[in-house]
Amino acid sequence: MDKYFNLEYRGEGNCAMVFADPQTRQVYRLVKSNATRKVKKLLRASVTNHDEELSHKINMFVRKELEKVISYMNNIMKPLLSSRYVVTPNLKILHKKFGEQAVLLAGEARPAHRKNSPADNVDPDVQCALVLPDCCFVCNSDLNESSAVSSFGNSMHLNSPICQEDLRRSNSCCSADSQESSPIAEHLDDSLDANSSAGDEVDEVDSYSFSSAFYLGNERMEDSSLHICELRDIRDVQDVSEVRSCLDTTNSMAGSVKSDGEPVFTLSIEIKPKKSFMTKSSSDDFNQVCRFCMHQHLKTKSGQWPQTSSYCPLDLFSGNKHRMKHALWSLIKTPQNNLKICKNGKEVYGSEIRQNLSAILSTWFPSNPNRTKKLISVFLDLVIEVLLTRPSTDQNSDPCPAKPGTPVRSFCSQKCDSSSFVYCEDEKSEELPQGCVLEKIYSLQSLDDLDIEGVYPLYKQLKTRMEKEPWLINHWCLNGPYDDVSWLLGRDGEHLSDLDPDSLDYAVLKVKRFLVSKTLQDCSIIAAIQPVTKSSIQHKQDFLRFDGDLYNFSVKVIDLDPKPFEKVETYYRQASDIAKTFAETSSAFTKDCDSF
Ligand SMILES: O=P(O)(O)O[C@@H]1[C@@H](OP(=O)(O)O)[C@H](OP(=O)(O)O)[C@H](O)[C@H](OP(=O)(O)O)[C@H]1OP(=O)(O)O
Ligand SMILES: Nc1ncnc2c1ncn2[C@@H]1O[C@H](COP(=O)(O)OP(=O)(O)OP(=O)(O)O)[C@@H](O)[C@H]1O
Repeated sequence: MDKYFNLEYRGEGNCAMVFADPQTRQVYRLVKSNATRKVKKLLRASVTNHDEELSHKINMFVRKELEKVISYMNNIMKPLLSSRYVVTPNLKILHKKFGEQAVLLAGEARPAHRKNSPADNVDPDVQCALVLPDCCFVCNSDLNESSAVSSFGNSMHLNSPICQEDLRRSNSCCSADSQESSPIAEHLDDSLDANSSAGDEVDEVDSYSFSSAFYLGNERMEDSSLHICELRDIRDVQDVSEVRSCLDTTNSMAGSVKSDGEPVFTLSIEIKPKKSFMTKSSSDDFNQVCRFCMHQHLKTKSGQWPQTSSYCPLDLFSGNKHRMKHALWSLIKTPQNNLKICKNGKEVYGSEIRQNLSAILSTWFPSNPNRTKKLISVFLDLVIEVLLTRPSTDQNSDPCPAKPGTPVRSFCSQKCDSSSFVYCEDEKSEELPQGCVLEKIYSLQSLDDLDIEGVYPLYKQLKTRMEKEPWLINHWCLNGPYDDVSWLLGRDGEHLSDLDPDSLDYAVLKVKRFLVSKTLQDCSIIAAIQPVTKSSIQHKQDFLRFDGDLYNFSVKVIDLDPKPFEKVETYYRQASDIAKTFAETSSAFTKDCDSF
């Protein structure tokens, strides 16, 4: 048990509480009672007050569910999203007391809004968990992490040179140039600085103090910062000296890599982006406001958050760097559960923790005398480059039209009326680069073109049929097993377009696509970034050259659990609640930007 005391509380959602092991750079995703409550109730009714029998049954059930999550991630999500962005989970049997210890370990670190109900805690009866690579550190792409992951207590680290060498990462190198000077951006950083002095350990950022600057307009980058220089793939570079020469080029530029003695740490930025587009529907009165922005009204009304978020997903997914930057500033202003920034895995900025980002960045960035912009602004530009980075070769994610799960809509940037982004007359419409993480998420979210309003009748049709023939849920594999991507094909391997739209098989595929889309509407992206040092260059990792400096980075998508078929019912009710509250509040609703 002693080894578990090394674990650190990392975060939690509705169904899982996550602990990190700093030694192995793995995380333990423990199951919460929220996820087991219903099944426990059912099982209790079926066992005759034998605690042991109940506990055994619960564990068998949870184990099966976690195995399903693993097969969903490996067999459905990896091929669709690309193995580059999906880590390999493993199932781990835990010591009996692990759950209890975890609850104690979490202690004060847990956010207040998660501590309201006893069910919102780790289920102490569950003795298994998913173990995953810690994505807050730069970690491997599409390679077999499992050997490293399954070695709890073993000294092999995912980031250790030996491990990296063995696993032979895929690498890419791209350059970006960013010399931006914007009075608004400076004002923003100044406002942040005004609330915090460099070096303070914990420095609260008062978001209200910079909100007025925030809404004076959109921060705009000068054109020179908008082009990304050519992507260069160093996957093919056999000789480290070639990579070093890349470093030398960097050194000869304005910026430089950190020298080996300088402090180097990893910053990670976790974004829960939510739904990236609006589904147009003739009966929808609010089709110019996206789901996230509409939902905000219900969330504030119900007291989940004290104020509506400034963030709009459609800005982040627009591919337009001005809008993306606006989205990131909005997340800084109102992080809710959509933004979390960690320093070596420890949260430094999020819904409840607001350390001084400028101070942290001042020791993180390689010193660069030519840097003119404020550091948070530079960091956000760097994050944009990372989010838009396109893998030069993407073995598992060819956009083959015959592939199961091919999206039904192509990329189309939309505007949400609720966003405070102010458009310029000459605002260019942009595209997300094919294969970048945002494009992947957008594509898979687009597997659903009906939204709940259109899917619900199909769900009802299946439900009615299943009432007569309950075995059909397994026959149609609506809740798995998820053996391979043919799960998203008809029973005889048909694609959606081959099926009769009035057939039950068609309804099955449409509902499955909707469920995949819902998973992607609820996932989070973790980008881990670390400035390169002269010695770390020998590690085979992804590189980005930005503003004259070199960084190692990885981008991973987490929380890719399958959504159960039965949840369609909840989605239907929720959609109606969201629309109702939005209708009630929208008369009083003015765009944030109007008030400035
Ligand atoms: O319905 P949404 O959009 O509110 O999403 C739920 C999330 O709320 P959010 O709006 O992101 O704060 C919610 O997130 P929180 O627990 O509130 O952080 C969960 O992710 C929930 O999924 P699950 O029940 O854990 O499988 C999510 O439910 P799903 O809709 O993804 O099933
Ligand atoms: N592989 C990972 N590496 C680093 N941090 C992680 C990892 N997996 C989860 N986390 C952290 O733990 C938090 C909770 O994990 P996760 O989102 O999987 O829980 P959840 O209960 O499924 O969430 P939700 O309620 O949003 O569905 C994440 O927001 C993230 O900060």
